[in-house]
Amino acid sequence: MVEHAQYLAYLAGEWQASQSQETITIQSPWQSEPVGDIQAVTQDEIDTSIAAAQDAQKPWAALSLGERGQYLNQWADNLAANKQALAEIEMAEVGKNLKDAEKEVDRTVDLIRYTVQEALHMHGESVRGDGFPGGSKDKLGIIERVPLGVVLAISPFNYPVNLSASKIAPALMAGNAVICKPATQGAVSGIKLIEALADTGLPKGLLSLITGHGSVIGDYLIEHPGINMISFTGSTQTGQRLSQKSIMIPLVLELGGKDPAIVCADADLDTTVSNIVSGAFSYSGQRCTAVKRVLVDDKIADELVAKLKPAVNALTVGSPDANNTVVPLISDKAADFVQNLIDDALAKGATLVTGNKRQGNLLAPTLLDNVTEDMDVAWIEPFGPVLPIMRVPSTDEAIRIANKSKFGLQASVFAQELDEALKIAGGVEAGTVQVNGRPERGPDNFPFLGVKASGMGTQGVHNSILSMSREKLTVINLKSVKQGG
Ligand SMILES: NC(=O)C1=CN([C@@H]2O[C@H](COP(=O)(O)OP(=O)(O)OC[C@H]3O[C@@H](n4cnc5c(N)ncnc54)[C@H](OP(=O)(O)O)[C@@H]3O)[C@@H](O)[C@H]2O)C=CC1
Ligand SMILES: O=C(O)[C@H](O)COP(=O)(O)O
Repeated sequence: MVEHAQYLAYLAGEWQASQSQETITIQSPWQSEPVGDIQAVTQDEIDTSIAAAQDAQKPWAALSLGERGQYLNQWADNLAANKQALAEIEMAEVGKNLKDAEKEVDRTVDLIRYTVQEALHMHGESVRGDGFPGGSKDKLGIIERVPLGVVLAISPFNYPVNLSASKIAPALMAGNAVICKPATQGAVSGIKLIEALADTGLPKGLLSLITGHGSVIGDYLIEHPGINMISFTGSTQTGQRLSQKSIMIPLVLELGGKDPAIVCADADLDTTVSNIVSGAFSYSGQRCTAVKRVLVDDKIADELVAKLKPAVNALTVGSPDANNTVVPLISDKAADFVQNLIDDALAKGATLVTGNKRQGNLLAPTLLDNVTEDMDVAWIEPFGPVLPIMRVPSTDEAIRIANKSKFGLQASVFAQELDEALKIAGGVEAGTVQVNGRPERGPDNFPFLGVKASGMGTQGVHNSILSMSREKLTVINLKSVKQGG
């Protein structure tokens, strides 16, 4: 049991109680005890934090990459040393099972170290004017990457450690200051993540952690003139609001998904089943990249369903401390939302293959067959353990239904005939198509992006560094270029 403690906010380089004198109690989604109380930070404190970030940014950017990297490597070491405690807090706070929470800390440590190495190895380029008609070789353009200023990092509840660090680390390596706003349910994990960074002796003010409800302080943060770039991961609804309200600054948005698994008639069903089941149900489907619908060729649909059913029934269901795969959802509201999708589908004639049992916010993994386009579960992202199966007469029909969704995060194609798999992959509108594998963000050196309502801009370590910096061109007008130069 994690001790219920009062947590301070990290504002302008100091751990402080907010002047608001208001705290928010974080209730565990599965334990009866609260996880802790966090500060409800005020607009004045946001102003002070952003001003401190602006002051600290230029001296930080003046440090060498190696000097900046030392702080980050120390951060990674601190996290590795505190792995157990951090994983236990995350498990208590967002209900991720202990093994997966530990993996998230390991992945974060690797990501931070990799980000340092990546930044050390990135470089600019140069260009001569004579590449353009009439241009002169005497013009030498030096293209460097420079920081943007103050980056606002907003993260969701489901990866409170990794999806905060995967914004903070590239922002800092690119020479920016950071304002981090974690999800409220996830803020205690975020505080522990930042403690490990603050303990490196990071320059005062370079980073602040603003806690408080997004509905209260979110708009103030995103409209703040001191913010120069926003990296956001969360729901499409919040992402769209953010893109409407932010003013002429670069945005990277990683949003919701409805990732289809397209199963062709020649698919290797064992590979397909294990990928679909882990893809759909790990962490109870609370992953943006979860498999959220299956589009299966009629010819093998019965066989696929017959194999999926026992695999789903074999999933372990219960509390996260016993390392169950299917765990209580983040809130009762989230469970009601999923239940409504199941009820709607069953009322409209879907076949219940297994599941549809509930104890509070713990839902049994649920498999629905014969789902049709009039059912909400065909289109809406549940962020919970329900998987709809839609039977299709052809791959063209699978592609049509895949693309009818407003989302376009990832998709999977299961087929043994590679030419056919690639043809389908080419036709599906998604940031990434996985052939014979489940959708997933990692490994973190891969680009990660969504199209349509799933986002804009690209993450992944290299692309995050690019998105948090810009090109700066210095043109040297030479007197004359030496012969052969
Ligand atoms: N594509 C991707 O990479 C990923 C996408 N997601 C998506 O995120 C959703 C689940 O995460 P969830 O945390 O519920 O998402 P939300 O959109 O509810 O919240 C995400 C973050 O935005 C904050 N926020 C809320 N309102 C505002 C506002 N007006 N201005 C600025 N920030 C605001 C939240 O704070 P607070 O908690 O205080 O409300 C939280 O920090 C799913 O749709 C999922 O698909 C999740 C992970 C990865
Ligand atoms: O929040 C999410 O769901 C992630 O961005 C996806 O990460 P994963 O594919 O590594 O679970």
